[in-house]
Amino acid sequence: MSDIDPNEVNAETNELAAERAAARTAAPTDRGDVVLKTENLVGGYLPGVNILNGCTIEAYPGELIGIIGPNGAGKSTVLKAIFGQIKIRSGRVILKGEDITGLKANKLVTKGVGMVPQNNNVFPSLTIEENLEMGLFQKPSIFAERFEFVTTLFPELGKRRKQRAGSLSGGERQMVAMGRALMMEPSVLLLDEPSAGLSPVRQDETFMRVHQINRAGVSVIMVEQNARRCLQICDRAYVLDQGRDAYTGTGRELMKDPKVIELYLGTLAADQGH
Ligand SMILES: Nc1ncnc2c1ncn2[C@@H]1O[C@H](COP(=O)(O)OP(=O)(O)OP(=O)(O)O)[C@@H](O)[C@H]1O
Repeated sequence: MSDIDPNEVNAETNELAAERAAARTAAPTDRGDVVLKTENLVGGYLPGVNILNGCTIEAYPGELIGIIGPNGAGKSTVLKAIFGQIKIRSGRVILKGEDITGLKANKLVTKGVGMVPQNNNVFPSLTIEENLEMGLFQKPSIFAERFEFVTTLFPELGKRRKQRAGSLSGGERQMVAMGRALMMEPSVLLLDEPSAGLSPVRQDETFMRVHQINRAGVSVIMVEQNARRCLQICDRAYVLDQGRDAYTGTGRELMKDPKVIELYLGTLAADQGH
């Protein structure tokens, strides 16, 4: 939406990565009660076929959690399981102490879980403003207040509120989708591969936005294919393999872990050009 200097965005993202690395802690136990937790989730799409095979993930207040792993590991499926979109055969999803396993999306949104899917995440024929309104269809009375919050975070959305979402670029649509999910004032936001399909500069821009959202007090669980950037900017991450949380730690720990490197060297090397 704005004229971007690629070098500036890249430098800013690198700076952000360094800043987050310095601030993060390995053990989140002093960060209060867990906001969202999956406990040993088992489930899948088809009868008798499990994609998740015991997946446990925790997010503490204010944390930015990354989920990385090879193709088909079940990363997107975990988010869908949390958001009531697949059958959970065993295990639980807990939101601030409440069991929300299997609740449908409309219920989850009112309880403070927001989700930005990877594809088809805006209504192309509607304007930016109408897209944001759609995010609040269950609570239209707080529109003015939330519109103010979202457009303070992302001023471009306010400036171009009357523009149809269908005319926006991929990165801009991603911003609208995030803005829409923020309208209901979520305490945790689930992001499914927000950088997918974007150029390196737009990817960095998107990561900056995720950081801004997180800084505004929203816990974030982000599935990412750009493993290197994800590990750089998240507080902690989980490496999924065959539907299980195989490794966890801070981004820095995971980047140095030989087993993680072995499993992801290809991905990390491919990202180096970025
Ligand atoms: N709607 C569906 N119906 C049946 N199987 C599905 C469906 N969506 C995904 N799967 C299967 O679930 C498995 C995990 O998919 P998922 O999308 O969670 O992987 P991922 O880790 O996010 O990887 P990717 O980066 O490739 O998206 C894959 O084997 C996939 O084929």
